Amino acid sequence: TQSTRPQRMLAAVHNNATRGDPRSVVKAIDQFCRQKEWAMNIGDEKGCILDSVVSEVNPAMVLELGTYCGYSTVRIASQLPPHAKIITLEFNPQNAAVARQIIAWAGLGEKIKLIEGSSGDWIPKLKEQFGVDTFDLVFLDHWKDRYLPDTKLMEECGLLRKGSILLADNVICPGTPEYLEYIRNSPRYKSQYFKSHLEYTRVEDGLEKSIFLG
Ligand SMILES: O=C(NCCCCc1cc2ccncc2s1)c1cc(-c2ccc(F)cc2)cc(O)c1O
Ligand SMILES: [Mg+2]
Repeated sequence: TQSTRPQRMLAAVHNNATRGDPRSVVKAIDQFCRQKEWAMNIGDEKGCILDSVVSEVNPAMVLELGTYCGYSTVRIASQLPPHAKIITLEFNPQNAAVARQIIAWAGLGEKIKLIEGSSGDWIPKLKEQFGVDTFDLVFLDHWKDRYLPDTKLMEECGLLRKGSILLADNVICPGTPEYLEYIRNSPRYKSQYFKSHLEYTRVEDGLEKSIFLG
């Protein structure tokens, strides 16, 4: 039967990356996406901005909405301090299965909790199910029309504290106009736009970093 693009990406990781070496996993995926098949990972250019935000925040608790194949999950987890954790939500079971194997190959399974399901269902359950208090960093990279409702949901569920950072991918392409309008005009957030490009292309895209003021 025909393989899927995530399965071909996983094969590229197995063939070209060193087990237990997250940086080689990231490099193998970027090479696959540049030389073989485009895929919707955050990519190397926006990935460097993600890296700088993670190292600045030095988070103990991270939430990622939209795992896909685990590329950004590996980038984030490889920079977390000891005992820090990332919870990542993925809607598509096939993608989640590939992400689990890419995360395992990178040797980061201990730091990462991958949940299969939708953000709308799971955000209200994170405190009771996983003993989460608040998140220091949230990376939004799932359905673009869910960024705003899920941000409001996280506020309502008490998952954000004064100083929590939201980092949103694709605010230009595919675009998240309602989210940008809200977050840039809300007195409860301080926002900053990081101009970049859509992964592996010259198309403009960028990341929006927002601090929750409480
Ligand atoms: O859709 C994108 N990403 C979300 C996939 C939706 C997966 C979900 C995860 C999850 C977890 C929990 N609850 C609900 C959901 S839904 C996406 C698309 C492009 C793109 C850009 C230009 C193109 F021409 C074609 C695609 C680029 C990107 O960087 C993306 O992130
Ligand atoms: Mg994205």
